[in-house]
Amino acid sequence: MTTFDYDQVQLIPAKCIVKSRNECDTSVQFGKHRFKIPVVPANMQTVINEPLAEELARQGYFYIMHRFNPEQRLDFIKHMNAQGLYASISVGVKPEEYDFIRELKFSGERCDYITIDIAHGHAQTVIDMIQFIKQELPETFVIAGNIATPEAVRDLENAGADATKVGVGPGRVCITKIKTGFGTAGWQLAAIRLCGKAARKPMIADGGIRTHGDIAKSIRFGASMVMIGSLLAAHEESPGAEIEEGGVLYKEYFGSASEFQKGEYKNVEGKKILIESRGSLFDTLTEMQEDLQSSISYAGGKDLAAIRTVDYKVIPSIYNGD
Ligand SMILES: NC(=O)C1=CN([C@@H]2O[C@H](COP(=O)(O)OP(=O)(O)OC[C@H]3O[C@@H](n4cnc5c(N)ncnc54)[C@H](OP(=O)(O)O)[C@@H]3O)[C@@H](O)[C@H]2O)C=CC1
Ligand SMILES: Nc1nc2c(ncn2[C@@H]2O[C@H](COP(=O)(O)O)[C@@H](O)[C@H]2O)c(=O)[nH]1
Repeated sequence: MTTFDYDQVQLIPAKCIVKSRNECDTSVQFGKHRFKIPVVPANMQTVINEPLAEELARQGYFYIMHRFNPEQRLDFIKHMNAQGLYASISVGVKPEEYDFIRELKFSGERCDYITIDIAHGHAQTVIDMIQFIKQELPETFVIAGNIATPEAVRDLENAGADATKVGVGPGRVCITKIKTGFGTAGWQLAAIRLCGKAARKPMIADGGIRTHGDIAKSIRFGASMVMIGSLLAAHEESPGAEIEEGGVLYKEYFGSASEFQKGEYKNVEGKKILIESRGSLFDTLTEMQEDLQSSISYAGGKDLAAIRTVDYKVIPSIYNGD
């Protein structure tokens, strides 16, 4: 099979049927809610926090709160419910997470989305957690990952997952490929294509997005939603620590499996980088939406579905994002 990554694919334009890109609808139905764009900021501690999650929900974007302040999750869900906003959190697979799901059930609070977020998601531990959540909270939309193969998509969907999250090792602060020799780094888009062929439910493409055009490419190869870390980190609203160097303001972006997250150097598969601080996250999201409207017009349609059927060329790597 041909293998390729984002920078080796160009989508081929089809005849435009709109008079203005404003006519192109970038919205996506995901679970019981419809969102402005098929983009979700990564559920990482330097990308999202509770105030940003609330603002994203208010403005019609999808978010997934990270799982690294476990004791705050129930209060967060209660707060979102009290505001009439959807709640979307992450869990792991360790025994205390089962206690949390029980606590959530007995609280009577509504949690719209739960993402099971571990490094190697094609695992019996994940299958068990999917089944437990679906048994205890049948109305909750369960996203499970991260995975890399069609077999994993089938196994997690068959276990009851409502969506899967694909991408092992393509992230900007990921060192899984170096430390273990495994993953989809360098062929993430081809992995999305392979997994997309097996998926019968929505799939999230996670990691490796370096340009706004990569969102359209993910959609072309079967993603319903795209998770983005580095491109959405280091904004005014981003929780990463601010650092000034040579008069330039940077923000930290570190991996969820880095020593900075874990507090120790054990099974580390992530690193920390500094990214120059940019403006408001919401300006970037608006620009992503406008670029996606352009993508839809190049696809010859009026909505995201048009992108799914366009032709494409696999080419030598031509674009480095600069
Ligand atoms: N998308 C990606 O490519 C990756 C993402 N991450 C992110 O890092 C965070 C931490 O993930 P994770 O370390 O899984 O979380 P946890 O430590 O909470 O859970 C993982 C559980 O699975 C066990 N496990 C078995 N094999 C592996 C493996 N290869 N890697 C990790 N755990 C394994 C662990 O046990 P034990 O620790 O004893 O082995 C642990 O009990 C998550 O947010 C995850 O998304 C991390 C790496 C890759
Ligand atoms: N291998 C690792 N992957 C990680 C780690 N922390 C997060 N991630 C994954 O990266 C994406 C974001 O990728 P980006 O290219 O958009 O920056 C994120 O959603 C996770 O799946 C880690 O420590 N190691």
